[in-house]
Amino acid sequence: MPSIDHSPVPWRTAVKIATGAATPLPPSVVPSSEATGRVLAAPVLARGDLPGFDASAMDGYAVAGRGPWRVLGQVYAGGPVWPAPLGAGEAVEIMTGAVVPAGTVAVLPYETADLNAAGPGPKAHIRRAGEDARAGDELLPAGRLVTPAVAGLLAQAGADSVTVHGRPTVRLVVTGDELVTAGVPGPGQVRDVFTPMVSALVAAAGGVVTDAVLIGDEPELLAAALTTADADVVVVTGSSSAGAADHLHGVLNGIGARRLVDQVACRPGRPQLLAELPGTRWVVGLPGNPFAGLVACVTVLGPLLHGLSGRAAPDLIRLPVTGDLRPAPGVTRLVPVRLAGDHALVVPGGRPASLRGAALADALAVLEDGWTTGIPADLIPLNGLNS
Ligand SMILES: Nc1nc2c(c(=O)[nH]1)N[C@H]1C(S)=C(S)[C@@H](COP(=O)(O)OP(=O)(O)OC[C@H]3O[C@@H](n4cnc5c(N)ncnc54)[C@H](O)[C@@H]3O)O[C@H]1N2
Ligand code: MOO
Repeated sequence: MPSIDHSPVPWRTAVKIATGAATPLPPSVVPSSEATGRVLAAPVLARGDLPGFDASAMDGYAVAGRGPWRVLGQVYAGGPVWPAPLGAGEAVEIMTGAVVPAGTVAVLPYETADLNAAGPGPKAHIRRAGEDARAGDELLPAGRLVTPAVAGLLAQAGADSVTVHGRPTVRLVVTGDELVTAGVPGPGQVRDVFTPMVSALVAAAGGVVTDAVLIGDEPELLAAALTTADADVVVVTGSSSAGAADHLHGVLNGIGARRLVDQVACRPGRPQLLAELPGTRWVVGLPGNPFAGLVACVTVLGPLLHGLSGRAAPDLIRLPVTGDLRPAPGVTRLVPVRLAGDHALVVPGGRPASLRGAALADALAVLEDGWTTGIPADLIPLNGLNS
């Protein structure tokens, strides 16, 4: 029977090692429409002034000089530009977003406009050319994640392509003779949870599962799945512990893997690992128990993918956590919690093989040795995980 002859690393050390393990994948230029979720590898500069022209911020009247004003016509967003400067006492009806005619001193919104009044009013209601940015200004720094707002700004600035870091590719190798992939499992059978769960987690951390295989508990199959992978990371689920069918450690020894993390002092999720294969590919071993596997995902897989995709480690929120449990000495406990205003409540159902608690939780709380109810803890979000 295999034995573990070393101490597990502390949970925070494991996260730190995984965070620093990889450098960002080489950059490439991609259409901006495909960049969301990726990380800018070069700053984005404004190609022109933003906004590009003086535009009306309201529907109403563009007026020149002092009133009363005579309305000469209408200008629409996207319509012809008013051909001549407005003279004092002249106005045009104008729509939000339309080019403001030369000579305009203000736009009077319909609601408050009095074309017979003397003055133009206190606010001009004009969006000035270049008030957001001047041509050549840095709009976005390198390292910025392309969020929905960034995607919108890229369009606003006319940046149809951007330079981003590569998206880490993942081969998922699910092991277990008991596993089935559809329907309600029969006696002795278990539905594979990792293909859907890891695919979603990988996507949320900026990667993509390009290939998923389900193999039986045979070392030759596992060795072949590891050595033939055409991906940046191979995630192996199950086979991580001490049983007669748990071959991951022996196989890794046989193919020259260098272990960076091997066993973590957390519960659940102790038998997880991070290793480097010759040729700079990464192996993440997730324990087979589903909740333990989820904990290993946030401990080593997420941080590794952040490093490869160029993402900064997400800031964790810290709140008092209330619940009726005590972490064992020397062990970090990760428990599902729900946010409840200024604190978080432990959700029951955080046993290693159960996902019920995690599925109802907003976050995983990191409870250190010595934690008791009410003490603040770091929270790892589970909704829209680590994006
Ligand atoms: N003698 C010991 N036994 C175990 C130890 C130990 O230290 N000594 N550690 C326990 C802990 S903690 C965990 S976690 C598990 C880890 O097991 P493995 O990673 O080797 O995984 P398996 O043995 O293949 O399976 C464990 C459990 O998980 C279920 N499983 C596996 N894959 C999936 C999947 N894709 N979808 C759903 N469920 C899965 C499997 O059916 C088993 O019930 O070992 C403990 N034992
Ligand atoms: O630590 Mo195991 O990973 O308890 O279920």
